[in-house]
Amino acid sequence: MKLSEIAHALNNAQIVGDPSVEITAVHHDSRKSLPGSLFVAMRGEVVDGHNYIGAALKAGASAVMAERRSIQSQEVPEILVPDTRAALGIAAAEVYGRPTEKLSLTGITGTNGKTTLTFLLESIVKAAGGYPGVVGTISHRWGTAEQAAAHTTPEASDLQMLFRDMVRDSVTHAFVEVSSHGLHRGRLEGCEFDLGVFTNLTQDHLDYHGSLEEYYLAKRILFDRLLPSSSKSKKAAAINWEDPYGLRLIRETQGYPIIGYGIGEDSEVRPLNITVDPDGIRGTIVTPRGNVRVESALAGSFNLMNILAAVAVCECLEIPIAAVQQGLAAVRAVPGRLERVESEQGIIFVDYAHTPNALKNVLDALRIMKRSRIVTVMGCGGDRDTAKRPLMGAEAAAGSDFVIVTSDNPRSEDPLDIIRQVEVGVRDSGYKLLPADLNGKTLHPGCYKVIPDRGNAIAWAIDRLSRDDILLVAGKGHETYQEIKGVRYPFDDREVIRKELRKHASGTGPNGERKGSL
Ligand SMILES: CC(=O)N[C@H]1[C@@H](OP(=O)(O)OP(=O)(O)OC[C@H]2O[C@@H](n3ccc(=O)[nH]c3=O)[C@H](O)[C@@H]2O)O[C@H](CO)[C@@H](O)[C@@H]1O[C@H](C)C(=O)N[C@@H](C)C(=O)N[C@H](CCC(=O)O)C(=O)O
Ligand SMILES: Nc1ncnc2c1ncn2[C@@H]1O[C@H](COP(=O)(O)OP(=O)(O)OP(=O)(O)O)[C@@H](O)[C@H]1O
Ligand SMILES: N[C@H](CCC[C@H](N)C(=O)O)C(=O)O
Ligand SMILES: [Mg+2]
Repeated sequence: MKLSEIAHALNNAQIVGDPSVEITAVHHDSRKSLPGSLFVAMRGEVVDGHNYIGAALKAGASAVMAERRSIQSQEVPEILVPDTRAALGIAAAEVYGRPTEKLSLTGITGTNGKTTLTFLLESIVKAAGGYPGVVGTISHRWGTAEQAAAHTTPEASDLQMLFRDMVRDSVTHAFVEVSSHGLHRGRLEGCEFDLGVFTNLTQDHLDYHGSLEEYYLAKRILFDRLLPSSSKSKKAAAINWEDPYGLRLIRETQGYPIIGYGIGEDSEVRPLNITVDPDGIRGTIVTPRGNVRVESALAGSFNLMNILAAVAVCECLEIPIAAVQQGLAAVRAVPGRLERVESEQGIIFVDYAHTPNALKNVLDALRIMKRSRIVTVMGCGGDRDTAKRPLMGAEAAAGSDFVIVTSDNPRSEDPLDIIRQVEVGVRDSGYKLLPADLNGKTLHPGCYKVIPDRGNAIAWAIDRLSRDDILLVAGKGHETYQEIKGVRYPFDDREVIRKELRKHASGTGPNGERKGSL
């Protein structure tokens, strides 16, 4: 595509230099620039992309988009725009053939449940004979292609490139997890959505957004983008309208049909005779098109909400009910979400709960299993919302019999500082530090312990677990690293648990010595 055609698609763009230069790719990172690519310079929080124009040209970039004149010679043309961040996605969509106009695109936003919902929808589309594509926290995948995800919602040009490849490989339905950072930072520019989904909104990311109000307003951007357009005239939204912010969203947005899902009888998509037990969720969901029979292996009331969301989406996408039923039943587990690690020691779960609300929901789900004690190993991420730390500590204490506070990606922070902030919430819930005379002997109910090293914390808990206990290792789910001071060290809760269990099976405790059971 010629540079002039890209400029034409943008508002207020001015070309300096040759407009006929051919562009085949769009990049925001000089390190990825190649001959044929347009390097888009964006001002970031860490550096200013304008300072990397020289590096992009050295790497062979054929043209540059910038907010100010940056190239002295006219050898390489430059497009000047007032806001490169807003222009990046639009330019990439043009160069890659406006891929999202060629498939059905569903954007899923909300604090919790997005990843789980993508797994359900992916399975349902397969059952319906379609070809799903997913962009999300665990990976970006379609057909036999799978890329590890650096971000839940990739930068706009990377996202458009994914959609181009999906279209090339005949994907029919794409599902993208839309993070609030992604919305606020313009990563969805250039996307033509068919459907927007809102799961819920509870406290997270206040470090970035400043307030829950700003966090909500970022989420709302997805729904502001749903107005019918020339390429897609039938747009819609599926919203958990029992969430206060979901209800507000319904009141504040208009111009397209909205389907409300929830537990209550007034919801268009709602449960009828559903049972949620430790082995799964079974029963019927009522929809405007008819009843959907649910046989799901996923446990927990929060997963009922995710199943309702999936059914509501399928209602909007008009996916046959038989395929919805088959697709829901085919999802046996979602990686790192209430993932059960088999053990002689007690039941062990790994879960990605990293918000107060997620932790509460998961612990509620475990409570119905009616085992003798729930032991929780948890921590909070560094360089993230500090206000959620005591709240997560309080939720862990409220839902468990014993809490071990540990590290979860301290990033640039001192792990002990983070732990101290979590402890405030644990203590406010009436929990006491495990007394020294009991230290190391028992998981005394109403007590907590601090073990900063996450591997040691897991080992310590497993070593003291009884057959009738539940151990929840929360916060990292599918993650395979621990980020400390800018370095990602290999670390996988599930692997660490299995390693500890193997030690127990061979009759040695975590330190090599023989351990007795409680
Ligand atoms: C706050 C935030 O989202 N920051 C992201 C943002 O950083 P930034 O704008 O400050 O970029 P920067 O590093 O200053 O660089 C500015 C520009 O210079 C370019 N550059 C930089 C260096 C170089 O050598 N050459 C070059 O061209 C960069 O590509 C960029 O375009 O753009 C970078 C490049 O895409 C991202 O890596 C970075 O993600 C940071 C690391 C991050 O942790 N983001 C998290 C919070 C995030 O986005 N999370 C959400 C999920 C949240 C959730 O719901 O749970 C997500 O969608 O993943
Ligand atoms: N509908 C829900 N409501 C509340 N909590 C949920 C819900 N679904 C999942 N959870 C909890 O939140 C955790 C994260 O779930 P999931 O990965 O599906 O959410 P997400 O929105 O993709 O999160 P992220 O923004 O970190 O990618 C789960 O491990 C579980 O503890
Ligand atoms: N997308 C979330 C993931 C948090 C996962 C948790 N393990 C942590 O590091 O806080 C974030 O970046 O805030
Ligand atoms: Mg996710």
